[in-house]
Amino acid sequence: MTSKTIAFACDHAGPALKNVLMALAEEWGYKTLNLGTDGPESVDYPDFGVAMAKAIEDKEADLGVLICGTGIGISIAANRNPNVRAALCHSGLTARLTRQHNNANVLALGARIIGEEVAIDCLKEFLNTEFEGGRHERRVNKLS
Ligand SMILES: O=C(CO)[C@H](O)[C@H](O)COP(=O)(O)O
Repeated sequence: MTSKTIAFACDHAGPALKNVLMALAEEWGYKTLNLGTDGPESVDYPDFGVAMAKAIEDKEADLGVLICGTGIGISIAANRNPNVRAALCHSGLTARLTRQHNNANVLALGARIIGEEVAIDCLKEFLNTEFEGGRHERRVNKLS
């Protein structure tokens, strides 16, 4: 059992995938924080990227998952906050490497780009991988 809290946020392209990933995270023993959106009505992805950044900055969540159509806009929005390292991933390998090398604290996914199985693989790797530190710590420090 982990005591980590994972925040989830998406625009209107992401509720279905978000629900699948949130349910899995809960099944794996994580606490979850749902920052919306939860319906098909068109919304603006920056609002949800910023909500995620605030949750990370305020330490309401240890890690986050962002979803929009491509994963691009919502990760750009979140990454404007210096506390966020959001990584747009499209495979389990990229999700693992961004934890190991970049100490990414937010996983960004494109609901219209990748399928559910790939998204699940990304989440699994992202949550089960630790930052390696060492040479990567120096580089990550330079990001801030
Ligand atoms: O991927 C996104 C941003 O990067 C958005 O999900 C996308 O732009 C929304 O488009 P639409 O309003 O046509 O549903």
